[in-house]
Amino acid sequence: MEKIKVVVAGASGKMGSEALHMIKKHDDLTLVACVDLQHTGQKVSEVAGLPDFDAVFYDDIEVCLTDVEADVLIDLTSPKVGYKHTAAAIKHGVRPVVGTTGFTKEEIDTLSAQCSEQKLGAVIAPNFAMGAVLMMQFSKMAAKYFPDVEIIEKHHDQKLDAPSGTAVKTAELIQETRKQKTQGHPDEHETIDGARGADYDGMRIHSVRLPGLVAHQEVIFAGPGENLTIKHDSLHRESFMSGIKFAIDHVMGLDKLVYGLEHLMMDND
Ligand SMILES: NC(=O)C1=CN([C@@H]2O[C@H](COP(=O)(O)OP(=O)(O)OC[C@H]3O[C@@H](n4cnc5c(N)ncnc54)[C@H](OP(=O)(O)O)[C@@H]3O)[C@@H](O)[C@H]2O)C=CC1
Ligand SMILES: O=C(O)C1=N[C@H](C(=O)O)C[C@H](O)C1
Repeated sequence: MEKIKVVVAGASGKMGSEALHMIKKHDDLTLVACVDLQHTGQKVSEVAGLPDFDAVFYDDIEVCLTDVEADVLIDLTSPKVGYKHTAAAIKHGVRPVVGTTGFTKEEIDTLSAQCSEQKLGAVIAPNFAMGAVLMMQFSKMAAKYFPDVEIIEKHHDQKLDAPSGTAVKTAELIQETRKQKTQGHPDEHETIDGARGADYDGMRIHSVRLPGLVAHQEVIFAGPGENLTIKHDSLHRESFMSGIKFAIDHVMGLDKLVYGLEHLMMDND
């Protein structure tokens, strides 16, 4: 069996290190390199807390992808860095599996066009937790009947982007079925800026950042005399790993970029 050769960018971060442990558990995956700003030239096995791999750390994606032969790049970095890494992977014919959030729609469209041109598979998923993907799909279903909806996402206080990628994706999916509506009182005004949260097509997104949280979201729908809350909690970053493995397996057979794991999990294109 030919193993899938994987590079992990952001490998010593919270998600990247979890991804290394996931790779270690799967015989059909092999780690060929890591990209990060620290540990350049060191073996993964030499870094405290990381699993026993001989693959080495690079601090530059171009050098890395020129040096090693890879099938897949897992990117778990930050918005600007992740975009640069994904574009570099596509240029090198390496399939990106991107968990990094905070890409703009224009950036996703550009990467998508590059993949289509090269007939190269790629997956960008704002959330790899299967339960979160279902939470988003259930929200899309509910929005057809409940146009009044607010999204509350809660994350750890080290998160760089707000709203979360999951909240943005949820709002995009809700927009597909929700009858457009500007919510709240027509004369409402904020006495403190931002009190009503971010406005996405007339619905509101609220971002909470607190130490100790991992990743949590509630989507609250309301109609006359009733509430429906759809809620998902990631209690540990292990929750994202089965989705990353699922994406790696599928990306090998794709010839375009897929944005959102739902396109691979269910036949709803
Ligand atoms: N799709 C999903 O299911 C999930 C997505 N995420 C997303 O994943 C991303 C990472 O999250 P998290 O692990 O919590 O963040 P961390 O801050 O813990 O990790 C980020 C990593 O990126 C590295 N990095 C930063 N700049 C560069 C650079 N210029 N070149 C190479 N590496 C760099 C950091 O290295 P250094 O420490 O050396 O600076 C660090 O290892 C975020 O965008 C987050 O939103 C998170 C959870 C789930
Ligand atoms: O930064 C995080 O932690 C997470 N980021 C993703 C997002 O922005 O939605 C996925 C998950 O919520 C965890």
